[in-house]
Amino acid sequence: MENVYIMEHPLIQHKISLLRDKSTGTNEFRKLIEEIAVLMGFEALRDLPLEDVEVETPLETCMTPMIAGKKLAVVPVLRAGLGMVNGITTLVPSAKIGHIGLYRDPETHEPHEYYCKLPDPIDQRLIVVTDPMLATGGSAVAAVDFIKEHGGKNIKCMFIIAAPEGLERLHKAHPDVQIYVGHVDRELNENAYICPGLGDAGDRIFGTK
Ligand SMILES: O=P(O)(O)OC[C@H]1O[C@H](OP(=O)(O)OP(=O)(O)O)[C@H](O)[C@@H]1O
Ligand SMILES: O=c1cc[nH]c(=O)[nH]1
Ligand SMILES: [Mg+2]
Repeated sequence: MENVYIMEHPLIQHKISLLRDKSTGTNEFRKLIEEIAVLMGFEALRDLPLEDVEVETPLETCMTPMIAGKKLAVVPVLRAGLGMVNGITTLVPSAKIGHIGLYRDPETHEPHEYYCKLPDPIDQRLIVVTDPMLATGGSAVAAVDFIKEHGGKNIKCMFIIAAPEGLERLHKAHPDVQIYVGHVDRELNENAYICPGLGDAGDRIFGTK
């Protein structure tokens, strides 16, 4: 699928396996989510634009590339997406941060919006949406719809684990959006949880039930 990138790096795969383990506690889980976000961000940001600037080395003056402008916005889908934000800002410390608050109704599995705030204006920024889980795809489609309604054009989405159904739904709804996924799992169960998955990412990051 065009615009869909599945990460194959062994460090990402290893850390995802640790996340899956139900005996991994909150503290380690949180650290792993952040570390995976760094590794995925490193790959997802490989097309950041560069411009040559003049730098004086101890020996001479040279033209050398630096990131052009400061035009990144990280937009976590609350709550679980918050766990990935520090990973991205480790790479791009000057990024602005937006928030999209969504929770899935436990019966219908439809996303419900409860808080949204984006940097304004957003149309000239590269927007990186973070959420560890892409299940039915309902939340991700709603998040990208919202960003586009507010003028966002250049959008990348990062998920640590995706279900095939959600990946297809998001790609169909927003074929222009680049989607980065750590691993595509087997299927969704009857409660729309990803199998084998890692359980409820938000609960495991924040220590709730
Ligand atoms: O693809 P979908 O079927 O929409 O499911 C994925 C969404 O579900 C989870 O959030 P949840 O609703 O559990 O909220 P939380 O992060 O506050 O726990 C997850 O972090 C995604 O946002
Ligand atoms: O498996 C799943 C599905 C949705 N949200 C999660 O946190 N985990
Ligand atoms: Mg949750």
